[in-house]
Amino acid sequence: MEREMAASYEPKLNSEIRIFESSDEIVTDLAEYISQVSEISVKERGYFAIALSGGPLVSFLRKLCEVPYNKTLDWSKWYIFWSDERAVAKNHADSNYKLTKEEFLSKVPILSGHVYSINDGATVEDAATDYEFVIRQLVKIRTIGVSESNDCPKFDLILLSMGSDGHVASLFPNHQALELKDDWVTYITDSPQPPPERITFTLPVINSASNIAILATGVDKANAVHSAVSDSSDGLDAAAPLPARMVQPTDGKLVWFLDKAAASSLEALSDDAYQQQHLSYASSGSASGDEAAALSRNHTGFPCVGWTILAGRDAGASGPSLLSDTAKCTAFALSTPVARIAMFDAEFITWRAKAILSGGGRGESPASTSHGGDDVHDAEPWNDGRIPQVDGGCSSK
Ligand SMILES: O=C(O)[C@H](O)[C@@H](O)[C@H](O)[C@H](O)COP(=O)(O)O
Repeated sequence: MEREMAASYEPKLNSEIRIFESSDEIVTDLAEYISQVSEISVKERGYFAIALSGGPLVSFLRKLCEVPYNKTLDWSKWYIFWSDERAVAKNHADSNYKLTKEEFLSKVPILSGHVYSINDGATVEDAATDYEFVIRQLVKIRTIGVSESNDCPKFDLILLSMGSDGHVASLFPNHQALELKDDWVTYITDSPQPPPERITFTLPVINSASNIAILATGVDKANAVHSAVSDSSDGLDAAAPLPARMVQPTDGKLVWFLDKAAASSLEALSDDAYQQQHLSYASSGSASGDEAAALSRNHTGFPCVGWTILAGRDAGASGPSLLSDTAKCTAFALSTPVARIAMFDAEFITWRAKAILSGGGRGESPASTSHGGDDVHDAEPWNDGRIPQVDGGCSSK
């Protein structure tokens, strides 16, 4: 199925970030994603064990209730669990089970005996113990898989949605439940969001899943998304990372489903991070192609593969670098910067190409404007106006 995607990045080997124009596009892609994961699981294991969350996530499953999925998926092999549940009666307005039943389970032919809801007749502590016991029995008979690296259950898919504070399931920031290593299911009685009593999978269980999807939509999630996927720990308390940042599959794969609003800080991060790490500027008095090549030989801090002259006599010219892989950035500044040269590595080209393909770059013919007496060109597709015009020196790292 074709999908309309604003951009898709691969920040880590086992994770992917998908960014969509609208919630409707997420709904479409999520249905296809779940369908594919379920087909693979049924083919490989004979079962599809999926854990759901509450909140806005359930309404994002709506396309699975429609043609073709409602007819084509092997629903008899689906086993439903909850990664978290509020400790309320099943008919209570806060119940994740009630929400899921009304919006999803009642609309698809999942067998009622395959729906593992949490015991609402016990204390929250006992309900957590019961749920873990049930999961242990199902792991023994391999209805739920088992992790190769520990004895944790290996759900085929755990669907999470992240709160604006970065919580996932009912694992909230700074909560001691984040530290549990041996429990599979735990309980909390002090949820910062009502209701206070909840049951939740622990991080070892979440991270042992074959597939994890995290959904986040809306601008109120943008900062948490940024903190959760950023490589740097800027602005983060390293001792207390966001729960969503602690979702790191051991052997499986993590996919983020974001709308543009939730990804807005992420794109800014992506630009900045790439520009700092993979692009360097220098200024020169003559700005010929030969000089650019000489500069790229001496003045970048990464394996430079090419250069383009942004301003000066040969503005618009570009070429391959003469730099060796081991060359390091050295201080470089001229008293009269009259030309600007950008030098970049191979990853920068790939990043720009992705941005252009996904609509992030202008991708038009070079345009020439007058700038401080120099001709300044949008010389190459990778200079789409987002590359800052920096005078003098090597700005890398
Ligand atoms: O039962 C729950 O509360 C959910 O499982 C919870 O993890 C939810 O998915 C997030 O709170 C995101 O929801 P919001 O987008 O409404 O914050």
